[in-house]
Amino acid sequence: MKNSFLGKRIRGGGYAIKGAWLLLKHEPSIQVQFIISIFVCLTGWYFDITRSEWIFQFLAIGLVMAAEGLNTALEAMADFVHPDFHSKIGHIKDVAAGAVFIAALIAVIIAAFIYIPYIF
Ligand SMILES: Nc1ncnc2c1ncn2[C@@H]1O[C@H](COP(=O)(O)OP(=O)(O)OP(=O)(O)O)[C@@H](O)[C@H]1O
Repeated sequence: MKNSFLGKRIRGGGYAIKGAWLLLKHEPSIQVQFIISIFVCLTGWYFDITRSEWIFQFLAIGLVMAAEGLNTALEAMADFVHPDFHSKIGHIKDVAAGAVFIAALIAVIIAAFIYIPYIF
């Protein structure tokens, strides 16, 4: 069972859950986004948003947190392979941060589409 197809998939899932827990426990940017996500969910509950609005909201939350998680992993990898200052490392980190920015911008646009009609 341990090295079977299913056993490996289950073990992989365990590592992934451990990774998500590590992000939540140690990464301030993920912690901030998690708190914002809770606040946004409470807002959705308050305004009683529709099922499709919930789906878009969860997609936006997932997009931002997944991008931030990958950015964190990439930063850690960059610092590990090249701990010293290097313009290429700076470029890699800037591009990864840019991906998070794009995800966050899309999330803000989705939030505006959902909530502006409820507020005004
Ligand atoms: N080793 C390096 N060489 C060149 N530039 C770097 C290097 N490390 C960081 N930088 C520059 O500093 C910026 C911030 O890097 P840093 O690793 O501190 O990321 P951060 O977004 O502040 O992440 P965190 O807050 O999670 O540590 C990078 O986007 C990059 O422009």
